[in-house]
Order: sequence, then structure tokens, then C-alpha cells
Amino acid sequence: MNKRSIIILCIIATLLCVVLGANFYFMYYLNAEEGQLASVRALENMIRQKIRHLKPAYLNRNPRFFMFRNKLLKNYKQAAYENASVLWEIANWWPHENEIYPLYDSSMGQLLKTLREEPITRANNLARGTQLKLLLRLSQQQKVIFKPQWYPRDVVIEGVVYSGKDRHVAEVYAFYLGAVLDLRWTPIVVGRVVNLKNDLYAHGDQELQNTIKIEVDDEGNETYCLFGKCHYCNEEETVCGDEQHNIEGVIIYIVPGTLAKRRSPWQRTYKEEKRAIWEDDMTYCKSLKNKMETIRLLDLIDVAIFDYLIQNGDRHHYETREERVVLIDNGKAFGNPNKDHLDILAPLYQCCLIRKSTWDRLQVFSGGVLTEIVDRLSKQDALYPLITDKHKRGVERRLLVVFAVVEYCMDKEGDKMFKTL
Ligand SMILES: Nc1ncnc2c1ncn2[C@@H]1O[C@H](COP(=O)(O)OP(=O)(O)OP(=O)(O)O)[C@@H](O)[C@H]1O
Ligand SMILES: [Mn+2]
Repeated sequence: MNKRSIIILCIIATLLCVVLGANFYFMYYLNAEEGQLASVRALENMIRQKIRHLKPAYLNRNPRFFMFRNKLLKNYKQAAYENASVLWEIANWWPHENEIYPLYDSSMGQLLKTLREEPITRANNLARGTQLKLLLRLSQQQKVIFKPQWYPRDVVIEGVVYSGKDRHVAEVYAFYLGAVLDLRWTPIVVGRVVNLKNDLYAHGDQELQNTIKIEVDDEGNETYCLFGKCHYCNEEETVCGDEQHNIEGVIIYIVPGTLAKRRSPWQRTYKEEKRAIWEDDMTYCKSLKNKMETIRLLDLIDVAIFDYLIQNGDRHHYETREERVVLIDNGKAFGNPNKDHLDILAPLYQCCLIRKSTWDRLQVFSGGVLTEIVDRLSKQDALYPLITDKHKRGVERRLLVVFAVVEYCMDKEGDKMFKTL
């Protein structure tokens, strides 16, 4: 062999190695990805299987429910009051750690009435977060947050789980659902029809007034449209009043105390082409269990169940009050009643842990009772019915999924999955 042939042979060998190497790497990568996909699918199949074989107790009404129903209906029933200031003072003393209001308190029904009826005496833009919201003052005293209506109840938001703007009624629903499930970690919220002209523009500062467009037609009729001031706010996307200048919205009581914001370990990438580690790694919770206190993990698992029921897939950050998790910002729930994003439940099925009290409470509201009681409680709200029947069926369907996932975990972990922290 001459020198030239040797060089050519070497080049061919090197090229072969590179190509083969790349191929092997590619094949390895493919397999790894397939493996991950397979484990997610296997889990989904397991859950489907479990749902088909759920025990009757999960499907039927629980007789223990009646005891809870009467107390709930009594506690949240709107009641007359004399002095709103006194009630606000009481409510501002209520929060303890992440419990925003007590289990039972005769002031709750009165407080709800103050939020529905006390006059709005000041209105400003509130440029916190990314969505349009206002800071209102009631009776020159209590500050509350206002989120307006963007969509009719029956609109189906297509696309990814965090698509679209806020669904105002979701905040009210979250309040009652939290009360029912004894996750009293949400702000107190009521629906309210407010007048864009007389309540908001008339009591708005210059800045708010500058973000309200007033159009007058040929007959001299005015239309008021608010676009506000926030990250996503722009003059093309407005909330407009009807002929009387009324708009729907929700009044969110401000949680007293300091809130701290933290990145969720199950945060999405918010890029459709990029998946987060937790989305494919079914052992993701293992390392978290070492890094995070169990009480925090249990809080986040409660949050996951809550969010899954209402399909809030936008909890990129969670907030804490005195080191416990609060359920602030539930506006992105109820986007699409036909779709269940199982991955919102990842904290539950990846960690296979749940607070015993949450598990007991969920079972009290089996058999269609959960949406029934939220419906009964919210009958007094100005925005009733808060959600469509399709959404209600969605909540009930997902409750069964939660039961099935816990059954799956019980197979895997036994009773040690239940914690009392
Ligand atoms: N009821 C409340 N009590 C106290 N603080 C609140 C309350 N609601 C909201 N906040 C504060 O205002 C911030 C923004 O509110 P929120 O998260 O509802 O807005 P958002 O526009 O939906 O935000 P994002 O785009 O991040 O989802 C919260 O992070 C919280 O710190
Ligand atoms: Mn939000």
C-alpha cells in the first residue's frame, strides 16, 4: 500500500467513526426520549384503568356530606350589617399563616355583603402582575382588587393550558371551592357589576381616566372602554360598558400581611417547543423530597389538586404567607371544559403524597356533590351561575381522576402516602 492509499483509508475510517458515533448517539437519544414518553403514557393508562374500576364509594354520595352542607350554607349566607368598617377590621385580623378566614364565623356573611354593596370611592390602575386589574377603595377605607370580565361564560379557550386572558368568575369559584375543601387559602371574592362611568371613571385618578376611551356616536350615546395599565394592556384590547356603562367583574379582598413569591418546581417553560424537566421525568419528585420541607411539598400537592379541579395551569409562581402557601390568582381556570390537563396533577402522581385531611375532605364531596354545593353557595353571587354545566361536569370528572390517582399511589406506596403535617 502506498502512502496515499493509507491516508485515504485513514480518512474513510475517521469519517465512518464520526457517522456511526453520531448515529449511536442519535439512537440513544431517541430511546431515552421514547422511554420518557412511554413512562408518561404508562402512567396515563394506569390512571384510566383505575378510573374504570373505581369503588362505588367514590361514585356515590357520602352520607357525611349533609353535616358539612348545612354548616357551609349557614356560614356563607349573606347577612345584613350595620358597620362595614367593623367587619373589615375583623377580616383584617383573620389571616393566620395561610388560612385567610376562619372555618366558621358569623361575620363572613356580613363581610360578603359589604363587598357587594359598599360604594366605590376611588379607582386606580394596579400595574402588578401582567393582567388588567384595578385597585379600588370601598367607602373611603378598604382597598380591594378588581378584575374585569373578558369573556362570556361559554367561550372555549383553545390552545395551551395558560392561553387567554383572565376568567373573572374563576376567582369567585376558587373562593367557594376553597371553602368547601377546607383549603381556606384563597382571598375572599365576590362578583360585582360596576359602572365604568359612575363608579370607575368618576372616581378614577388622572392615570386611570387616561386609560378609558370614551366614544360618542351620532346620536350622542357614549361608550366607555377601559384598557388599563399593565404588561399585556394595550389600546386595542378593551373592556367596554353596556348601554348603562355597566361591566362585570370581581372584587378580591386584599390578603393582609406580607406575601412572598416563589418559582414553582413544576413551572412550565411557556415555550411550546421546549419541555420542562418535570414533564418527562417521572422520578422528578425524588430530588425535591430532599430539597424541600415536607410541609411545603404537601401544600403544593393540595394546590395541584385544587388547580386540577378548576384547570388552572398557570401557577408558574406560588405565593407564601408566613411560610405557608396561599392560593392567590386563580383567574386562568375554566378555559376549556372539554380538556383535562393531567399534568397539573404532576405533584400528586410524581410524589405520591397527600395530606390526610385533604384526602378525607375530598371523599366527603363524592358523587356529584362537590359542584352542587359550590353552586348552592354561589347562588347569592351577582354573577351566578359562575360557570356553565359543561365546566361543572368537568370538575366532577376530574375529581374522579384525583380519586384514581390516589388509588394508583396507594398501590405503590400504601398508607404511608398519607401525611398529617
Ligand atoms: N388578594 C390579594 N391580596 C394580596 N395581594 C394580592 C392579592 N391579589 C393579588 N395580589 C398581589 O398582586 C400580584 C398580582 O396579582 P395576580 O397574580 O392576580 O395578577 P396577574 O396579572 O394574574 O399576574 P400573572 O400575570 O403573574 O399571573 C400577586 O402576585 C400578589 O402579590
Ligand atoms: Mn394570573
